Amino acid sequence: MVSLTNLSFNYRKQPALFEGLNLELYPGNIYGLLGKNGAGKTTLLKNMMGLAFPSAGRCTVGGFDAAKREPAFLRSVFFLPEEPDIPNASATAFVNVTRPFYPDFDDQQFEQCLDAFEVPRRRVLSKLSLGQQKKFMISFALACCTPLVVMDEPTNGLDIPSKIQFRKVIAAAFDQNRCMVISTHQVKDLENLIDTVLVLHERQIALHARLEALATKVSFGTVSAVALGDALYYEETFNGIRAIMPNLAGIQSQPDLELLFNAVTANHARLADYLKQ
Ligand SMILES: Nc1ncnc2c1ncn2[C@@H]1O[C@H](COP(=O)(O)OP(=O)(O)OP(=O)(O)O)[C@@H](O)[C@H]1O
Repeated sequence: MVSLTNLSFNYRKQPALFEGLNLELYPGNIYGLLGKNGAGKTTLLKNMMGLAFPSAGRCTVGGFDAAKREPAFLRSVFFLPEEPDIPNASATAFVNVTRPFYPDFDDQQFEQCLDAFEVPRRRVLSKLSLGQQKKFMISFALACCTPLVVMDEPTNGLDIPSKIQFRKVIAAAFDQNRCMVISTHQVKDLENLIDTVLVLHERQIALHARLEALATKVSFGTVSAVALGDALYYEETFNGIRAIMPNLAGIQSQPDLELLFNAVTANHARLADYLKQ
C-alpha cells in the first residue's frame, strides 16, 4: 500500500534526514513507527502524505504518487497530525463539512468511538480540552474508513484511561483492508496494539520487524547475572536485569518494545547481527 523507493529527504540547507529508504507497508497491519526526538518520524509521515517532497526517490500510496496529492489519493488516506487544526465550530458542523471528502465515512463507528472516549457532543470543538479535541479527531480519523490511516503521536495529551481506550478503538476499527501507521516516542503506548515495529534511526529504517516473528527468534525477560553472557542486549533496572536473549527454548514472550527500541538505537551490533541470521 505504501511504497518508499530510494527515498531521500532534507530540509532546505539541512543535512539529509533519510537517505535511500526502501520500505513497503501492507494492508492488514498496524505499524508502530518509533524513533528518538528529531529522528524524522513526522517528516517521514509527511512524505507519505505528499506534504513534504523527497529530494530523491519516490513515495507511492495505493499506486498514487503521494507528492501529486490527486483527489483519489486524498480520499484514500487520513493523516492525523500531532497538533491538528481545530475549527471554531460545533462537532456536527465539522463533520457535515468534512465527511463528503470520505465516501466510506461510518457514522456508527464514529458514534461508538466518541462514546468510548466520552467526548462531549454538543460543545464547540475549540472549547474542548486538548485531550478531548484529540479524542474527537482520532474518532473522526477512524470513522473515515480510509485504507491508510496515519497518526502522529496520537496518544500525546491522553490520560491513562484514554490510552487504554485508544488501543480498543484502534483494534475495533482495524480490518484486513486497512493499513495503520502510528508514530510515537511513547513506546509503551503501542504495546499490545501494533503487529509490526519500525525504528527510524540515523537516516535509515534500522528495524522493520513483525513482533510475532521477532518473538520466535528472541525472548524478552528478566534474567540473572549468570545468563548475561548469552544476552543480545540488556539493561539493569530497579526490578532486575531486563534482557533480550536468543529464543532457544522456542517459547514466545511478549516483546518489550522499550528494551528493543533502546537496543536498536544504541546501535547494538550483537542484536542486529543475530536478527539478520
Ligand atoms: N519545516 C522544517 N524546516 C526545517 N527543519 C525541520 C522542519 N521540520 C522539522 N525539521 C527538523 O527535522 C528534524 C526531524 O524533525 P521531525 O519533526 O520529523 O522529527 P520527529 O522524529 O517527528 O521528532 P519528535 O519525536 O521530537 O516529534 C528535526 O531536527 C527538526 O528540527
